[in-house]
This record gives sequence, C-alpha cells and structure tokens, in this order.
Amino acid sequence: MPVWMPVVAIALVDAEGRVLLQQRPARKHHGGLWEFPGGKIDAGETPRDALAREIAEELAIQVKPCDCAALLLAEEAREGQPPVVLMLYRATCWRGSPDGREGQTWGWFTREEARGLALAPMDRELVERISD
Ligand SMILES: Nc1nc2c([nH]c(=O)n2[C@H]2C[C@H](O)[C@@H](COP(=O)(O)OP(=O)(O)OP(=O)(O)O)O2)c(=O)[nH]1
Repeated sequence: MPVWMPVVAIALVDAEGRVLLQQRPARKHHGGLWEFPGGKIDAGETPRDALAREIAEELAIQVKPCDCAALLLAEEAREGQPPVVLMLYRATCWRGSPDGREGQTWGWFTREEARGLALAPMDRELVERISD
C-alpha cells in the first residue's frame, strides 16, 4: 500500500477568467462537493500525462501536457488512509468543448461564485489561493 496518494487537478480558465468546477459523485470520498477536474496518478504516469488522460475521460477535451502550468499544492490527511497530495495545474487553452462524460454536474465560475459552492476541503483552500 502506497504511503501517500498523488492526485492531479486542473484549473481550466476561460476567456472571462472563470474556472471550471465539477461536482464529485455522491458515493465517492467528498461526494457531492465541488472540485477541480482530475484524479489519481497511475503508476508509470507523469502528473501532466495523468492530467491529460483524466480531462479527456471526464470532460472530453484535449489539453496538451505542455499547455499545463504547475500552480499550487495542497495536502489532506485522512484517518487510517494515506494522505492525498493534490497538485493543481492551470491551463487557458485546450481543444473541444467540455462535456460531462461521467454524468457529473459542472460549470464555469468566477472566483466569487466558486467561493459560494460547497467545495471539497483542499479545493476551498486552493480557490482562496488562486484568487490572490
Ligand atoms: N480530482 C480531484 N480530486 C480531489 C480534488 N479535491 C480533493 O480533495 N480530491 C480528492 C478526492 C479523492 O480522494 C482524490 C481523487 O480521487 P478521484 O476519485 O477523483 O480519482 P480517480 O477518478 O482517479 O479515482 P477512481 O475513480 O479510480 O477511484 O482526491 C480535486 O479538486 N480534484
């Protein structure tokens, strides 16, 4: 069992400066809370490759690994489970229009609107920090 869980996520920023957030499936960890799209890094993957894969799976858009810039880091301790370390990247260009391929609710939000959502704990912290 790994001693920590690496997760990547992306702040997709549109022409109006809004970020794309989606709602986690009800039965998962932090179910129903809002998050940045992304997921666990598989063995043998770089963070950027994992991002490109997750975004294609979840939203059917293509983000080039080289168009993703490392932005922020967050960490969450979990009782009896390895801590999650979340690496947040940022991208302003991609191919395709977002489509919630896993049936998730998603939307574009200003920083102010994002603050009003029920965010996952690390995401709350990240939304505050990207607003600085
Ligand atoms: N993708 C993502 N995960 C987040 C965020 N904030 C946050 O606490 N997490 C946590 C929830 C989970 O414990 C973990 C990522 O798991 P996940 O369920 O999204 O990853 P996955 O799609 O690869 O997982 P799975 O379906 O294979 O179980 O990180 C976030 O903004 N984006």
